[in-house]
Amino acid sequence: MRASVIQIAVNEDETVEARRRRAASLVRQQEGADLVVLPELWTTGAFAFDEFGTGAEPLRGPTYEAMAKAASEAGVWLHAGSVPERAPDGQLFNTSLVFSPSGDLAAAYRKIHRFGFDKGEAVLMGAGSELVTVRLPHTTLGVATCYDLRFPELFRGLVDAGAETFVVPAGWPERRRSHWTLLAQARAVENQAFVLACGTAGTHAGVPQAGHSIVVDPWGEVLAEAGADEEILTVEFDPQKVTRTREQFPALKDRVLGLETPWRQGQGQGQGQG
Ligand SMILES: O=C(O)CCC(=O)C(=O)O
Repeated sequence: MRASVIQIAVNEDETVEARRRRAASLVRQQEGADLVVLPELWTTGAFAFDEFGTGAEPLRGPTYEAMAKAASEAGVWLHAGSVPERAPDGQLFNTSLVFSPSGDLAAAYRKIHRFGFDKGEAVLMGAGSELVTVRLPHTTLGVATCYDLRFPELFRGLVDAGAETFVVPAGWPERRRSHWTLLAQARAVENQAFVLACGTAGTHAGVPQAGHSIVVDPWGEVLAEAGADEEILTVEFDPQKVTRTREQFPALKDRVLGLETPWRQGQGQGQGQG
């Protein structure tokens, strides 16, 4: 299976319309790939909070139309990253769009964990509530977005739903780049799954982006990693490696479910059982 991970630059000297045209052209150039991936909120920028409202689109807005067309022209499965979606009731969501090679919408995923604590996305956008998987001919995708990467339980839920390849579009900041690569590898190892994590390059809203999109295999090996600038990673991988890894090292079968309850306070203060 061949994937192209498009780490597009999001800079303020380019209009959203120009970037949309450029992204569509980059997708069209990936003809022959099985799967193409774009990052999170690449129209406005993930940290351009002031742009979320003005840049928001209905689900079937201009980005949807451009990406559906690009997917069908290239004949590829396209995870088109995410857009600021304005739902019919006015609520905003950070919504990822996945298109089939015929340009049909295969899935939409509203980001569940919103970033910013009591600011930015966390207050401006609504939270999604549904896990999303997408069946491709050779693998099942599990989709998650940026900050979701910090929440392993979401990925376990996706594994339970059949996910073998996680696709994680992001707008991860440079200042926490070490977390990004570490977490991408951790999610791959603990779930014995591929991780295709696609970040943005450039600087917007004063926040330099990490770039460093990364593809990790189910054993935690890094198959490809981008630098900081705009770049397209092209990677060939064998999706059967998920099944082989899960059979040869069947740690997922040793999961103990329901550990959240009951729990018991330890002794502490050196008085416990050592
Ligand atoms: O978790 C982080 O450090 C970055 C998350 C983020 O930038 C986002 O979800 O938009």
